[in-house]
Amino acid sequence: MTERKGYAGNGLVHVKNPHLDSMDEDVLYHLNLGTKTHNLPVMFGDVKFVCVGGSPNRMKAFAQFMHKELGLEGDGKDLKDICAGTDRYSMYKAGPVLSISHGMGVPSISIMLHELIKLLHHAKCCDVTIIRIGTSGGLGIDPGTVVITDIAVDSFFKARFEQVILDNIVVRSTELDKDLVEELLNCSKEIHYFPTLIGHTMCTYDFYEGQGRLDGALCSFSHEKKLEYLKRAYDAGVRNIEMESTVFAAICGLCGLKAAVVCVALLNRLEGDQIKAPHEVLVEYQQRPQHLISIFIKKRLGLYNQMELLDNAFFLNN
Ligand SMILES: O=P(O)(O)O[C@@H]1C[C@H](O)[C@@H](CO)O1
Ligand SMILES: O=c1cc[nH]c(=O)[nH]1
Repeated sequence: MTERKGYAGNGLVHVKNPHLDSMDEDVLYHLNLGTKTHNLPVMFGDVKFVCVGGSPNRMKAFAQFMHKELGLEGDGKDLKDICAGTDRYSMYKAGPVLSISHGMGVPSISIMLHELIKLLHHAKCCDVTIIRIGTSGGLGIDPGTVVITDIAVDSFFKARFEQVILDNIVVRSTELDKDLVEELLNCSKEIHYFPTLIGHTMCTYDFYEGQGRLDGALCSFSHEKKLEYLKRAYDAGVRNIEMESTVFAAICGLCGLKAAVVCVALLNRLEGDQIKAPHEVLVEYQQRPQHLISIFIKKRLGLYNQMELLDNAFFLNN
Protein backbone atom coordinates (compact mmCIF):
# COMPACT_ATOMS: atom_id res chain seq x y z
CA MET A 1 0.00 0.00 0.00
CA THR A 2 1.37 3.45 -0.90
CA GLU A 3 0.25 6.63 0.86
CA ARG A 4 0.30 9.97 -0.90
CA LYS A 5 0.67 13.40 0.58
CA GLY A 6 -1.95 16.11 0.22
CA TYR A 7 -1.86 19.73 1.31
CA ALA A 8 -5.04 21.08 2.86
CA GLY A 9 -4.49 24.41 1.07
CA ASN A 10 -5.38 26.50 4.14
CA GLY A 11 -1.85 26.56 5.59
CA LEU A 12 -2.94 24.66 8.70
CA VAL A 13 -1.01 21.69 10.00
CA HIS A 14 -3.27 18.72 9.53
CA VAL A 15 -3.25 15.58 11.57
CA LYS A 16 -4.72 12.55 9.84
CA ASN A 17 -6.15 10.71 12.80
CA PRO A 18 -9.92 10.53 13.38
CA HIS A 19 -9.40 9.30 16.96
CA LEU A 20 -7.88 12.58 18.13
CA ASP A 21 -11.23 14.42 17.96
CA SER A 22 -12.79 12.13 20.54
CA MET A 23 -10.00 12.57 23.11
CA ASP A 24 -10.78 15.12 25.83
CA GLU A 25 -7.08 15.59 26.53
CA ASP A 26 -3.93 15.00 24.49
CA VAL A 27 -0.81 14.35 26.56
CA LEU A 28 2.34 14.94 24.52
CA TYR A 29 4.25 12.66 26.82
CA HIS A 30 7.80 12.94 25.44
CA LEU A 31 7.57 16.74 25.21
CA ASN A 32 6.11 17.09 28.71
CA LEU A 33 3.27 19.21 27.30
CA GLY A 34 -0.47 18.66 27.01
CA THR A 35 -3.74 20.24 25.95
CA LYS A 36 -5.11 20.46 29.51
CA THR A 37 -1.90 21.42 31.27
CA HIS A 38 -0.68 24.04 28.78
CA ASN A 39 -2.29 26.78 26.70
CA LEU A 40 -0.73 25.63 23.44
CA PRO A 41 -2.25 28.35 21.18
CA VAL A 42 -0.83 31.05 23.48
CA MET A 43 2.53 29.34 23.85
CA PHE A 44 3.04 28.36 20.20
CA GLY A 45 0.36 30.01 18.01
CA ASP A 46 2.88 32.42 16.40
CA VAL A 47 5.37 29.71 15.32
CA LYS A 48 6.26 29.93 11.61
CA PHE A 49 9.59 28.12 11.48
CA VAL A 50 10.46 24.87 13.18
CA CYS A 51 14.08 23.74 13.10
CA VAL A 52 15.03 20.27 14.26
CA GLY A 53 18.36 18.52 14.74
CA GLY A 54 19.78 15.59 16.66
CA SER A 55 21.66 17.37 19.43
CA PRO A 56 20.06 19.31 22.34
CA ASN A 57 23.06 21.65 22.61
CA ARG A 58 22.99 22.46 18.90
CA MET A 59 19.30 23.29 19.04
CA LYS A 60 19.79 25.50 22.11
CA ALA A 61 22.67 27.31 20.38
CA PHE A 62 20.51 27.77 17.27
CA ALA A 63 17.65 29.28 19.29
CA GLN A 64 20.08 31.66 21.02
CA PHE A 65 21.61 32.59 17.68
CA MET A 66 18.16 33.27 16.14
CA HIS A 67 17.16 35.29 19.20
CA LYS A 68 20.12 37.58 18.50
CA GLU A 69 19.67 37.59 14.72
CA LEU A 70 15.99 38.55 14.98
CA GLY A 71 16.86 41.36 17.41
CA LEU A 72 14.48 39.98 20.03
CA GLU A 73 14.32 41.61 23.43
CA GLY A 74 16.31 40.30 26.35
CA ASP A 75 19.27 38.05 26.64
CA GLY A 76 18.97 34.95 24.45
CA LYS A 77 21.27 33.25 26.94
CA ASP A 78 18.25 32.97 29.28
CA LEU A 79 16.14 30.90 26.89
CA LYS A 80 14.45 28.11 28.82
CA ASP A 81 14.05 24.51 27.69
CA ILE A 82 10.29 24.22 27.18
CA CYS A 83 10.57 20.42 27.56
CA ALA A 84 12.68 20.67 30.72
CA GLY A 85 10.38 18.24 32.56
CA THR A 86 11.58 15.41 30.31
CA ASP A 87 15.09 14.55 29.20
CA ARG A 88 13.95 12.98 25.93
CA TYR A 89 13.97 16.14 23.80
CA SER A 90 14.87 19.82 24.25
CA MET A 91 12.80 22.68 22.85
CA TYR A 92 13.52 26.43 22.69
CA LYS A 93 11.52 29.28 21.20
CA ALA A 94 12.90 32.51 19.74
CA GLY A 95 9.97 34.60 18.44
CA PRO A 96 8.42 32.68 15.53
CA VAL A 97 11.24 30.11 15.55
CA LEU A 98 10.92 26.83 17.42
CA SER A 99 14.11 24.81 17.81
CA ILE A 100 13.84 21.17 18.91
CA SER A 101 16.24 18.25 19.29
CA HIS A 102 15.18 14.85 17.99
CA GLY A 103 17.92 12.45 19.07
CA MET A 104 19.45 9.97 16.66
CA GLY A 105 17.67 7.82 14.12
CA VAL A 106 14.25 7.13 12.64
CA PRO A 107 12.36 5.94 15.76
CA SER A 108 13.55 8.89 17.84
CA ILE A 109 12.69 11.62 15.29
CA SER A 110 9.44 9.85 14.44
CA ILE A 111 8.15 10.03 18.04
CA MET A 112 9.18 13.67 18.30
CA LEU A 113 7.45 14.53 14.99
CA HIS A 114 4.15 12.90 15.99
CA GLU A 115 4.03 15.00 19.15
CA LEU A 116 5.41 18.17 17.54
CA ILE A 117 2.85 18.02 14.71
CA LYS A 118 -0.01 17.50 17.17
CA LEU A 119 1.37 20.43 19.17
CA LEU A 120 1.34 22.68 16.04
CA HIS A 121 -2.18 21.44 15.27
CA HIS A 122 -3.51 22.09 18.78
CA ALA A 123 -1.81 25.51 18.75
CA LYS A 124 -3.56 26.31 15.43
CA CYS A 125 -0.27 27.23 13.79
CA CYS A 126 -0.50 28.33 10.17
CA ASP A 127 1.99 28.32 7.25
CA VAL A 128 4.74 26.54 9.14
CA THR A 129 8.02 25.63 7.44
CA ILE A 130 10.06 22.87 9.07
CA ILE A 131 13.77 22.32 8.46
CA ARG A 132 16.12 19.63 9.71
CA ILE A 133 19.57 21.11 10.32
CA GLY A 134 21.91 18.17 10.81
CA THR A 135 25.26 16.56 10.27
CA SER A 136 26.00 13.83 7.75
CA GLY A 137 28.69 11.86 6.01
CA GLY A 138 29.48 13.34 2.59
CA LEU A 139 29.84 11.26 -0.59
CA GLY A 140 32.47 12.61 -2.97
CA ILE A 141 32.23 16.10 -1.48
CA ASP A 142 34.60 18.07 0.74
CA PRO A 143 34.08 18.04 4.50
CA GLY A 144 32.24 21.20 5.54
CA THR A 145 30.06 21.24 2.41
CA VAL A 146 26.37 21.87 3.12
CA VAL A 147 23.88 19.67 1.26
CA ILE A 148 20.30 20.76 0.63
CA THR A 149 18.33 17.57 0.06
CA ASP A 150 16.23 17.36 -3.09
CA ILE A 151 15.20 13.73 -2.53
CA ALA A 152 15.56 11.61 0.60
CA VAL A 153 16.27 8.01 -0.36
CA ASP A 154 16.58 4.73 1.51
CA SER A 155 19.51 2.28 1.48
CA PHE A 156 18.37 1.03 -1.93
CA PHE A 157 18.48 4.60 -3.32
CA LYS A 158 14.66 4.65 -3.54
CA ALA A 159 12.61 7.74 -2.61
CA ARG A 160 10.44 5.91 -0.10
CA PHE A 161 9.96 5.32 3.61
CA GLU A 162 8.51 2.02 4.77
CA GLN A 163 6.42 2.31 7.92
CA VAL A 164 5.35 -0.89 9.62
CA ILE A 165 1.77 -0.39 10.85
CA LEU A 166 0.35 -3.36 12.75
CA ASP A 167 1.64 -6.14 10.51
CA ASN A 168 1.51 -4.19 7.25
CA ILE A 169 4.25 -2.27 5.47
CA VAL A 170 2.97 1.10 4.31
CA VAL A 171 5.16 2.87 1.74
CA ARG A 172 5.30 6.64 2.11
CA SER A 173 6.64 9.23 -0.33
CA THR A 174 9.77 11.11 0.74
CA GLU A 175 9.28 14.00 -1.65
CA LEU A 176 10.42 17.38 -0.33
CA ASP A 177 9.27 20.86 -1.30
CA LYS A 178 11.06 21.79 -4.56
CA ASP A 179 10.47 25.56 -4.23
CA LEU A 180 11.92 25.51 -0.73
CA VAL A 181 15.05 23.75 -2.05
CA GLU A 182 15.55 26.52 -4.64
CA GLU A 183 14.85 29.25 -2.08
CA LEU A 184 17.47 27.78 0.23
CA LEU A 185 20.00 27.46 -2.57
CA ASN A 186 19.44 31.16 -3.37
CA CYS A 187 20.05 32.03 0.29
CA SER A 188 23.29 30.05 0.20
CA LYS A 189 24.60 32.44 -2.47
CA GLU A 190 24.90 35.08 0.26
CA ILE A 191 27.49 32.91 2.03
CA HIS A 192 30.95 32.61 0.57
CA TYR A 193 33.02 30.75 3.14
CA PHE A 194 31.60 27.27 2.51
CA PRO A 195 30.11 25.45 -0.50
CA THR A 196 26.43 24.49 -0.61
CA LEU A 197 24.94 22.10 -3.13
CA ILE A 198 21.72 20.23 -3.86
CA GLY A 199 21.80 16.43 -3.81
CA HIS A 200 20.03 13.27 -2.76
CA THR A 201 20.39 12.31 0.90
CA MET A 202 20.48 8.66 1.90
CA CYS A 203 18.83 7.83 5.22
CA THR A 204 19.96 4.68 7.02
CA TYR A 205 18.91 2.83 10.17
CA ASP A 206 22.43 2.67 11.56
CA PHE A 207 25.66 4.69 11.62
CA TYR A 208 28.05 1.74 11.19
CA GLU A 209 27.02 -1.32 9.14
CA GLY A 210 24.01 0.58 7.75
CA GLN A 211 26.29 3.29 6.31
CA GLY A 212 28.91 0.84 5.03
CA ARG A 213 31.49 1.62 7.72
CA LEU A 214 34.42 -0.70 8.32
CA ASP A 215 35.01 0.55 11.88
CA GLY A 216 31.99 -0.70 13.85
CA ALA A 217 31.95 -3.53 16.39
CA LEU A 218 30.56 -5.71 13.60
CA CYS A 219 31.55 -5.74 9.93
CA SER A 220 31.10 -8.55 7.41
CA PHE A 221 32.12 -6.84 4.16
CA SER A 222 35.41 -5.84 2.53
CA HIS A 223 36.85 -2.41 1.79
CA GLU A 224 36.16 -3.07 -1.91
CA LYS A 225 32.49 -3.97 -1.28
CA LYS A 226 32.05 -0.84 0.80
CA LEU A 227 33.49 1.41 -1.92
CA GLU A 228 31.49 -0.34 -4.64
CA TYR A 229 28.25 0.36 -2.67
CA LEU A 230 29.11 3.97 -1.87
CA LYS A 231 30.11 4.64 -5.49
CA ARG A 232 26.78 3.20 -6.65
CA ALA A 233 25.07 5.54 -4.20
CA TYR A 234 27.08 8.46 -5.62
CA ASP A 235 26.11 7.47 -9.19
CA ALA A 236 22.45 7.38 -8.08
CA GLY A 237 22.82 11.04 -7.03
CA VAL A 238 23.44 10.58 -3.29
CA ARG A 239 25.72 13.30 -1.90
CA ASN A 240 25.33 12.66 1.82
CA ILE A 241 24.20 10.04 4.33
CA GLU A 242 22.36 10.57 7.60
CA MET A 243 19.70 8.87 9.69
CA GLU A 244 16.42 10.80 9.71
CA SER A 245 15.60 12.39 6.33
CA THR A 246 13.20 9.80 4.86
CA VAL A 247 10.83 9.58 7.82
CA PHE A 248 11.08 13.35 8.31
CA ALA A 249 10.10 13.98 4.67
CA ALA A 250 7.34 11.36 4.80
CA ILE A 251 5.61 12.49 8.01
CA CYS A 252 5.92 16.23 7.30
CA GLY A 253 4.63 15.76 3.75
CA LEU A 254 1.56 13.83 4.92
CA CYS A 255 0.74 16.51 7.50
CA GLY A 256 0.96 19.46 5.12
CA LEU A 257 4.21 20.91 6.41
CA LYS A 258 6.65 22.39 3.89
CA ALA A 259 9.87 20.61 4.82
CA ALA A 260 13.57 20.80 3.98
CA VAL A 261 16.70 18.94 5.05
CA VAL A 262 19.99 20.86 5.26
CA CYS A 263 22.99 18.92 6.56
CA VAL A 264 26.69 19.62 6.70
CA ALA A 265 29.10 16.84 5.69
CA LEU A 266 31.59 16.05 8.46
CA LEU A 267 33.80 13.90 6.23
CA ASN A 268 34.00 12.42 2.76
CA ARG A 269 32.96 8.78 3.11
CA LEU A 270 34.88 7.81 -0.04
CA GLU A 271 38.02 8.70 1.92
CA GLY A 272 37.32 7.12 5.31
CA ASP A 273 34.92 6.24 8.09
CA GLN A 274 36.20 7.89 11.27
CA ILE A 275 35.36 11.49 12.05
CA LYS A 276 38.76 12.89 12.91
CA ALA A 277 38.35 16.65 12.49
CA PRO A 278 39.15 18.58 15.70
CA HIS A 279 36.25 19.51 18.01
CA GLU A 280 36.40 23.24 17.09
CA VAL A 281 36.20 22.38 13.39
CA LEU A 282 33.16 20.13 13.94
CA VAL A 283 31.46 22.84 16.01
CA GLU A 284 32.03 25.37 13.22
CA TYR A 285 30.74 22.90 10.59
CA GLN A 286 27.51 22.45 12.59
CA GLN A 287 27.00 26.22 12.55
CA ARG A 288 26.97 26.30 8.74
CA PRO A 289 23.40 25.00 8.21
CA GLN A 290 22.33 27.32 11.06
CA HIS A 291 23.87 30.30 9.30
CA LEU A 292 22.11 29.42 6.03
CA ILE A 293 18.76 28.95 7.76
CA SER A 294 19.11 32.24 9.64
CA ILE A 295 19.41 34.03 6.29
CA PHE A 296 16.38 32.12 4.99
CA ILE A 297 14.27 33.04 8.02
CA LYS A 298 15.34 36.69 7.99
CA LYS A 299 14.59 36.94 4.27
CA ARG A 300 11.16 35.39 4.81
CA LEU A 301 10.48 37.90 7.61
CA GLY A 302 11.76 40.83 5.52
CA LEU A 303 14.64 41.40 7.95
CA TYR A 304 17.55 40.65 5.63
CA ASN A 305 19.50 43.38 3.86
CA GLN A 306 22.94 44.08 2.45
CA MET A 307 24.28 45.02 5.89
CA GLU A 308 24.08 41.31 6.56
CA LEU A 309 27.18 40.85 4.46
CA LEU A 310 29.10 42.56 7.24
CA ASP A 311 27.37 40.37 9.82
CA ASN A 312 28.32 37.30 7.81
CA ALA A 313 31.95 38.33 8.09
CA PHE A 314 31.41 38.81 11.84
CA PHE A 315 29.88 35.32 12.12
CA LEU A 316 32.90 33.85 10.37
CA ASN A 317 35.33 35.51 12.77
CA ASN A 318 33.52 34.59 15.99
O1 LIG B 1 21.19 15.95 13.43
P1 LIG B 1 22.30 14.98 13.62
O2 LIG B 1 23.65 15.63 13.57
O3 LIG B 1 22.10 14.14 14.87
O4 LIG B 1 22.24 13.95 12.37
C1 LIG B 1 23.13 12.89 12.11
C2 LIG B 1 22.33 11.60 11.94
C3 LIG B 1 22.37 10.98 13.31
O5 LIG B 1 21.32 11.50 14.10
C4 LIG B 1 23.69 11.44 13.88
C5 LIG B 1 24.79 10.39 13.73
O6 LIG B 1 26.03 10.88 14.17
O7 LIG B 1 24.06 12.61 13.13
O1 LIG C 1 28.96 9.81 8.60
C1 LIG C 1 28.04 10.38 9.22
C2 LIG C 1 28.24 11.59 9.89
C3 LIG C 1 27.19 12.14 10.57
N1 LIG C 1 26.00 11.52 10.58
C4 LIG C 1 25.80 10.35 9.94
O2 LIG C 1 24.69 9.78 9.98
N2 LIG C 1 26.82 9.81 9.27
